[in-house]
Amino acid sequence: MRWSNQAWTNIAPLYDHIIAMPFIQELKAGTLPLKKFQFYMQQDARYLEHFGRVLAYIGSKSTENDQAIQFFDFGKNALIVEKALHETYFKQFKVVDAHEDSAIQPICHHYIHFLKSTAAFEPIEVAVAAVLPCFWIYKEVGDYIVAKAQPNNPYQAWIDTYSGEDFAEGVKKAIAFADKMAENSTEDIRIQMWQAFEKASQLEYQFWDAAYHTIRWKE
Ligand SMILES: Cc1ncc(C[n+]2csc(CCO)c2C)c(N)n1
Repeated sequence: MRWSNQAWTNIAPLYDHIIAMPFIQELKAGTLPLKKFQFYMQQDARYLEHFGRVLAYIGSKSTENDQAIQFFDFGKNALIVEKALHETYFKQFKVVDAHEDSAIQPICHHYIHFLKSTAAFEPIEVAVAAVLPCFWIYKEVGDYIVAKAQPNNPYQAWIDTYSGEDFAEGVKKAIAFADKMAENSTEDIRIQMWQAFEKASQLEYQFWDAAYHTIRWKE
């Protein structure tokens, strides 16, 4: 069995919880209150600027040039998505871009720093496993929402960002890199990779949960 098959099997119950979350169900139905989506957009913009840098950092630590090019590209894309948030979606969804409103809140903060510390202190295989749920879970959730989309969903344009062919290709490549690295690694590293994959998947859940419940630092 490929490393990635086992990784997904490990998080399958968690993925079912993600699909059932009110944030995802209401996003799909188009009934998600705008305030919750605005909080999510603000946090996601902050997440993306750091995530892009983590991907570039993984690129710089890659011994294979093909892998380096690919991760630089992933990193660049994350920042392009961040730019699109500001230039298009922030305006469309009337997201306030004032400094005090865009402070990084606890879950986003933890996710960013989990990825940064994993990339800095753990073997590169583990860092690749840690960034993989970001690609893979969005692909699965995106496909799920698009398949069940309601007409006139106010969030449709944003939903479509994660359902294109180019995005699907990128996800396949990211999974293939993780599998190749796992194959050339030790059982101990493979276990650490599964653990990092699971932790990041939990953080994907928490990220949507935090947006739904507007979880902020205590004043
Ligand atoms: C919390 C959070 N997790 C994952 C994504 C999805 N995502 C962001 S950038 C990128 C690919 C970069 O090339 C993907 C798949 C998100 N937006 N926010």
